[in-house]
Amino acid sequence: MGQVRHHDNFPSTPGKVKMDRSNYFGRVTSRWHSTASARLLGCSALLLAFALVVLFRVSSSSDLGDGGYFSHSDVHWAFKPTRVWEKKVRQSCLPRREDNPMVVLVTGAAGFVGTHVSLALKKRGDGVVGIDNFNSYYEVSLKIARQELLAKHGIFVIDADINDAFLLKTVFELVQITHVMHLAAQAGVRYAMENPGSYVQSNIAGLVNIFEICKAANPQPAIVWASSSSVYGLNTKVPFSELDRTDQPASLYAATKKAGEEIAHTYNHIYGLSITGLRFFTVYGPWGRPDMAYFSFTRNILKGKPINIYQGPNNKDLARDFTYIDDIVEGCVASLDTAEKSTGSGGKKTGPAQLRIFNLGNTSPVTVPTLVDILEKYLNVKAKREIVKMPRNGDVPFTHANISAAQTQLQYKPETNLETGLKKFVKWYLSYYGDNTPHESLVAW
Ligand SMILES: O=C(O)[C@H]1O[C@H](OP(=O)(O)OP(=O)(O)OC[C@H]2O[C@@H](n3ccc(=O)[nH]c3=O)[C@H](O)[C@@H]2O)[C@H](O)[C@@H](O)[C@H]1O
Repeated sequence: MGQVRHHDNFPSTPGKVKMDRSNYFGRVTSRWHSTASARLLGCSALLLAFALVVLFRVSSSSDLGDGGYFSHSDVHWAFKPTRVWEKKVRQSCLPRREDNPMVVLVTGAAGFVGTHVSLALKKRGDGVVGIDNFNSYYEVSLKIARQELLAKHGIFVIDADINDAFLLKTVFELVQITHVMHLAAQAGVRYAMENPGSYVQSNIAGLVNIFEICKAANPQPAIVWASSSSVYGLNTKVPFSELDRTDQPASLYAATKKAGEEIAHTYNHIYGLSITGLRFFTVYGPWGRPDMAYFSFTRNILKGKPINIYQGPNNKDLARDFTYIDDIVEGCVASLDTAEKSTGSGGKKTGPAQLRIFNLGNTSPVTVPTLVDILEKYLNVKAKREIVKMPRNGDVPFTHANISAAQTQLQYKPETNLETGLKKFVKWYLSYYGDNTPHESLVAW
């Protein structure tokens, strides 16, 4: 796959240095090449430059912690679409229904929400192709298992990064993408303190790259993308409404999602892209994310390890408007179905385009200790609870969604409460990780 990664839209990606043969060193050495000593000097300079570049890359990637700016699949040194690859993309995008089918590019398709949304679309007959960079933020094996699940349903997930403009353009030239469901992101509120660069790389640079590709496409697709409840930050007025202020984010994650909403406004305004942002509220369920509390608590409870339960100021329990994955999928699909067409053509706006933001929550916050009570019940194991003060690392004390806009415009109606949803999660967890469960009695509820 190509020799050098193509960054048509991002000439330089943070932390990445490209060798360019027409650069300064090349010109200087060619002027001096007449004498042997000059040639030697030129070679030494090139060697030194090369060593510096290597050193810089090594040091910058190690500074960035696990995953760094670049995942294992981020650099496509040799991307050349083969016939087999093109066939896979085309087949995956083939709709199986007659009535106005969509062809959807799902980014982050091997992620938690991406997998469920891709399946839902494919099952009803839409064409779907996924893209995912399979980074190591959490266990890659789970992402590969999701990819295999999707493959069984005829969905091809391309192993590539959303910053790879050349690859995305190739996909858009190959098939007519009508909608983009943009779910690829660096998730996690607390990890932003460990690896801030990855949030900028995925949630800002990656988002802009997706918008750039969509703006240039003809016809332009409509875009639905994942923002986050975290944009409400330190707000105290509940429930959170889309009309509330979102200018006091508590984490870099939240700040990048908020920035994404502003960037969406710009691309809608200038280029006529139809864009819908969805503020997800702590989504959970089968095939979920191991970094999230309900998942890591389950793992640790089963292993007999203690779990940290954070507490807010004045020993107040933290609470979240936990939202079950099936409800989120309904909201995502309804957003795609109600998305109007983009109005741009040839990269230029021809009229005003739709721009929407919706809360997708459950509207009934539950405290973290209650979540642990429910897990204990379905795992049939007592948790070793350690109550600790909420660390100052980006968390907010509570979230609570006002979903009236989504109710009215998307007919969004969350139906799964935390008890039912966690029961389904535990059932999946035990079937997926089977052997790791310490007691045979665990599946006997
Ligand atoms: O809605 C969102 O926009 C975000 O939702 C999710 O963030 P959060 O709501 O923070 O979920 P999650 O980590 O499961 O912590 C849940 C609760 O457990 C508490 N918590 C957490 C860890 C721990 O060890 N102890 C603990 O008490 C913790 O303090 C919190 O009160 C997504 O991860 C994020 O990507 C984003 O999508």
